Amino acid sequence: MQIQLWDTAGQERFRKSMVQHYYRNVHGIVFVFDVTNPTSFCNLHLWMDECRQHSLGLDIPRALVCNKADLVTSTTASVIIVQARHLAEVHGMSFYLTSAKGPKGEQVDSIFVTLAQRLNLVDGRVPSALSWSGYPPRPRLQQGRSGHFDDCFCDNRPGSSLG
Ligand SMILES: Nc1nc2c(ncn2[C@@H]2O[C@H](COP(=O)(O)OP(=O)(O)OP(=O)(O)O)[C@@H](O)[C@H]2O)c(=O)[nH]1
Repeated sequence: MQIQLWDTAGQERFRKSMVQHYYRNVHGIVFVFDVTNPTSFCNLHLWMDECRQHSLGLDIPRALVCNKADLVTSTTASVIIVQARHLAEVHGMSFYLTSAKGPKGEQVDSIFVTLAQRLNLVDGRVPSALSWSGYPPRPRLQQGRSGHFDDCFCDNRPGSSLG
């Protein structure tokens, strides 16, 4: 199996400039955020929505990667990890806590090995909204006045006091 990886610019300001052809022929998605940067976690919903809007459905294997584990020292980062695990669970994504700077680039290899294994499973191709049993339905997210999702970790949303 040959895997071609496309690394998109993760910052929010680049999201709308992602052109249509980036979304064509996508067979797997790895969402990566920086555990030391709460905004990068908060923006995951936008990227996930973006993928949905480009018809990348639940049949596409997805992984959620919480990177820079070597820098986790704050309570905020620990809370983000808990919330990220939960987010991955409700969206049926594999979850990884990684460090690209760890001694062996901890877990990084296994992200792609697991994704490749899942692709092998779905290759051949399981049609539309996946017949994997136990695949959870998309949760209903309430969008708050701030434009952020109410059940999303975000240090900018009203009433949030993580720190
Ligand atoms: N300590 C630590 N630093 C990391 C880790 N991963 C990346 N970095 C550092 O974080 C900085 C940004 O890394 P990039 O690989 O450019 O991040 P990116 O995800 O491509 O960023 P975008 O342009 O937003 O897509 C660099 O200085 C990296 O060396 C990690 O696991 N631990």
